[in-house]
Amino acid sequence: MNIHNDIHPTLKLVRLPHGQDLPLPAYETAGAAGMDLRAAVSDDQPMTLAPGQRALVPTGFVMEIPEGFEAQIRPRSGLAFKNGITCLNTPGTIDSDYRGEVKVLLINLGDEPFEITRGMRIAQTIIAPVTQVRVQEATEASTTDRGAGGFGSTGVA
Ligand SMILES: O=c1ccn([C@H]2C[C@H](O)[C@@H](COP(=O)(O)OP(=O)(O)OP(=O)(O)O)O2)c(=O)[nH]1
Ligand SMILES: [Mg+2]
Repeated sequence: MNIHNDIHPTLKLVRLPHGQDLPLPAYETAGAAGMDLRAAVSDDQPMTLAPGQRALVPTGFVMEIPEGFEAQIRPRSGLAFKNGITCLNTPGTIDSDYRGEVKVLLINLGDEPFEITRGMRIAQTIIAPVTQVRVQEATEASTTDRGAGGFGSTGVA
């Protein structure tokens, strides 16, 4: 039984021509937070990331995110640990009104070239609620115990 009272908003996914034969993102295990994203690079032209190089990797689909939600694009820990591959802009933000192809901005922080092949699970997406606030300008902010202390002001122990 889902702890959120079985509320599952619908995420619409539209496959693009170059993503037709790829599995759509899906939760890999029952309790997975994220759905893995696959590289829609062409079969005969895998993408190779040299150390330090970044690239925008196509996923082959468009998302229609329900209003009030965003999609975050996050790295996969296995690729990060084993190969130094991460998302440069993590967490990437997909706005609910974006109708372009979802792309993953990968960077190779490892010391070996990394080959991205078609269908490889390169990142994951988490659908999360967002709140749009009403902005109000004020002349001063309320006082607190913390005040302006930050960046380690409470120590480490
Ligand atoms: O990892 C990402 C990040 C963004 N996007 C797409 C969806 C998102 O809605 C749009 C804009 O992203 P963002 O707001 O992060 O980029 P920006 O540089 O502020 O561009 P814009 O001026 O278009 O908002 O780009 C992706 O496909 N992948
Ligand atoms: Mg923006």
